[in-house]
Amino acid sequence: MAQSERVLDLSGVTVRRGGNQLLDGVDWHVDADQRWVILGPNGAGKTTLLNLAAARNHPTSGVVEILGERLGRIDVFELRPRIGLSTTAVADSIPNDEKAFDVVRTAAWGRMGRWREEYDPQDDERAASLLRWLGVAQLADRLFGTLSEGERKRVLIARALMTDPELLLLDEPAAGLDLGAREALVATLAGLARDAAAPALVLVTHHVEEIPPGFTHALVLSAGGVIAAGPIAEALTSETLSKAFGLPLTLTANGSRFTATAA
Ligand SMILES: Nc1ncnc2c1ncn2[C@@H]1O[C@H](COP(=O)(O)OP(=O)(O)OP(=O)(O)O)[C@@H](O)[C@H]1O
Repeated sequence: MAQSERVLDLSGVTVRRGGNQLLDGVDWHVDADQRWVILGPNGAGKTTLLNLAAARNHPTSGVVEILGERLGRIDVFELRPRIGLSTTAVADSIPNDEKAFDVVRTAAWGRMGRWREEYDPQDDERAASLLRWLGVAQLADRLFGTLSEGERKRVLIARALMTDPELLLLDEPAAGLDLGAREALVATLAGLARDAAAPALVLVTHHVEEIPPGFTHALVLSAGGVIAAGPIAEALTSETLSKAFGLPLTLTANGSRFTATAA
């Protein structure tokens, strides 16, 4: 895919469930060479938006185009292998007694656990090299359920990359990590952000400290609506964060990292 190609195109997207308005008229465009962070308070609609982008959910109204295909007109099972997804829901559906190596490798078949599927040597090599790249090759034979939170997050990112996706969606990849593990993960994601061959990236986080250097764009959400969306320097400011979180906040940029505190 050419670097400038559009991978996500949402127009006037509304999602209503059980009488609640989860998203309200969202317009959002992501190009192949962009790295987006989504921020917003609890309940803002971040996960709902990510599930639409992952073809795991449909809008109530509006148009969602993913990798040039319109949701509702395409078989989502054809689309999903082209999208890497790491979320708590994915983690929860992986059997605890699966080896880390198989957690990654089974993504080639879109499966959560091993069954009777056969793997090519190329699948094995790719799974091994992804575990290596994420710094967890030594855990290949360990059972998923015995991994620490930080180790699990890395294995899940390796899994999300297994199908060589055109779009990688990460929901709170640093949640639950200690400071060292968080910083190591931020460095890994910064490496991915810098890699011109990497897929378009969308990362949901609660903390600006977790934004990896190299992320280019930000979407700030509140109560299902877009407060700001665009290049990170314009969309991520004290004003947009204060508006989204409903309290005066000061955003400070330290080189390529951010901190936010109450003003
Ligand atoms: N099936 C549903 N029916 C009714 N309301 C729902 C449903 N699913 C989600 N919601 C509500 O929609 C809102 C948005 O949820 P969502 O999980 O997208 O928010 P979020 O920004 O990811 O929140 P958090 O930061 O807490 O993870 C929440 O108020 C949630 O309670």
